[in-house]
Amino acid sequence: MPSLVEVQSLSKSFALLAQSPDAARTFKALDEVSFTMTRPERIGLIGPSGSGKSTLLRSLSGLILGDAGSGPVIVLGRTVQMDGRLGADVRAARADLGMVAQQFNLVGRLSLFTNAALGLLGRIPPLRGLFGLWTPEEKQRVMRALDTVGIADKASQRAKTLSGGQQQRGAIARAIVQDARLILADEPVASLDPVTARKVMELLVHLNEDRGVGVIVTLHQVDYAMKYCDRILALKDGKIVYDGPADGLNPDRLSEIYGPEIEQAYWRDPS
Ligand SMILES: Nc1ncnc2c1ncn2[C@@H]1O[C@H](COP(=O)(O)OP(=O)(O)OP(=O)(O)O)[C@@H](O)[C@H]1O
Repeated sequence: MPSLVEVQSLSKSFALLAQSPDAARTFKALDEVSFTMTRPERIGLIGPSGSGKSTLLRSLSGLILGDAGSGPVIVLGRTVQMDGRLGADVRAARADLGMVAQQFNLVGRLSLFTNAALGLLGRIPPLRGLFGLWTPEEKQRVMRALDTVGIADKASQRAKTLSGGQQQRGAIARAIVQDARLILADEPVASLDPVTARKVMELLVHLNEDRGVGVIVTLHQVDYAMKYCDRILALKDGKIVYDGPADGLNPDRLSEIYGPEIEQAYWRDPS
């Protein structure tokens, strides 16, 4: 079995506005990042604001390309990017990748059902998908996924009228319909109240433990990462400064990683 994720020496520089006419400077958002997920795990990506969490997550799907000489980034056995260029089989990798973002998860004017059914798109003839000509089996599959995430009763509602938590669950349903083998979730609970946030995190745990889906999730809240993830990758200034079990992180280590931001890094889960 190939690893779910293999990242080798991934660096990403962004251009900084020149401070003076002769100073075209760059800033390294990711600096020689390497890690592997060999079996379905729940990896929590943590670190202070600007440490590179979203940049790393987006690089895994090829939405951000690393610097020349970086990589490879191999996801589900397929090269997503290498040497600053997309790999030839990036589309195949994306077909098995579920994405959950903080916002803009769903197409607002489409129903929740249609949004979840979009998870079928990589697997059925494009024209049939475009016209929403789902088979009865596909409809059942979509409804089962909406039921799993607890919002089947909202199936016909337009996505833009759903609450934030329902939209996150809709995105997770789409990943279930897609039969995603790896879910990349970028701040999926940042805008949610603690009770809804807990439900969304529990769904990700369920997909990982009961369906063998790998999960990589960026989280601002250290306590959520430690409670719901089995492995933590901590980034600081674009470098991995911790890669290990959640219970290996003690308050001193976290203070070192977060510096003065440590106070804001906790969202004490009331449960
Ligand atoms: N398109 C871009 N152009 C220039 N700089 C960028 C760009 N995207 C990200 N950066 C910079 O790269 C660094 C890492 O950003 P990133 O969004 O990955 O951090 P993060 O750890 O996810 O932060 P946060 O927790 O605040 O969301 C930041 O300093 C950010 O300003």
